[in-house]
Amino acid sequence: MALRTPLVVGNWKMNGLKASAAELGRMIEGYGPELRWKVQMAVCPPATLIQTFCVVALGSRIWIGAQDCNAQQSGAFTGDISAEMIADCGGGLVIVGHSERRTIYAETDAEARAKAEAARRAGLVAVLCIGETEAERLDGRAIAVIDSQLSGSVPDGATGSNLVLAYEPVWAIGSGRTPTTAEIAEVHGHIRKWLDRRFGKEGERIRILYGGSVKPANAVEILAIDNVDGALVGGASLKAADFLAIAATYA
Ligand SMILES: O=C[C@H](O)COP(=O)(O)O
Repeated sequence: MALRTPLVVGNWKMNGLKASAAELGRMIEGYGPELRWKVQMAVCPPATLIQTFCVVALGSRIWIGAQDCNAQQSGAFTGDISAEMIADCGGGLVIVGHSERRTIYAETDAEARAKAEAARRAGLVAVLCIGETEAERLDGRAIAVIDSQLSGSVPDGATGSNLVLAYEPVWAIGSGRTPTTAEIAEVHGHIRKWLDRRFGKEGERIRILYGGSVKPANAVEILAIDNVDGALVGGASLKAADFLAIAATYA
């Protein structure tokens, strides 16, 4: 058995209504045995659809998750949901530290770390996002930024069963632009070494996904890069045909 099963996660962001369950249904239909054994697929719809999607996906082996959580278990946090609530709906994972949360809501590394710890407390897998801005890359600071985000947001005691990292260069998200294969290989190789140093043998089990304008047209090239263990997909995860085509890279 491979050390790290490839994982393709769809982040629907603030898109989708109840009728979108039909799109999930098409994903389930297309996630046949030839794909199931080779790649794990997951969909993170908006919070309003988590419960519905969990029911639709029951028995399908597609994981359903959330896009964020509060680090606390419960309390006076209007508008928020906790990791325990996601687990209670049947969710299996939660994205934390996404750059849109970091930028729009000024979330810090410490908050992303607390959310990853909350995910573990609730028995969820945290998909922890890190990545540099365009200005940071142009300044030659991409690796330094990644290092600082890793040190600030990866929790102690992370394992291959409770943490997945997602490298998402901020400038590649929703822009149609991607780093070169050499640039992706450099960052993923760097993260892999960092995990090895921090967690030893267990670090080898932690998957590192690439995210940022992954589409069926570039998935083969990106997913073949060393230390890329799957993808975190935004726009192209909204349509079953595109999302399945990306996952089918592993078939
Ligand atoms: O979480 C997903 C990422 O932000 C990537 O989004 P994108 O595939 O639309 O560029």
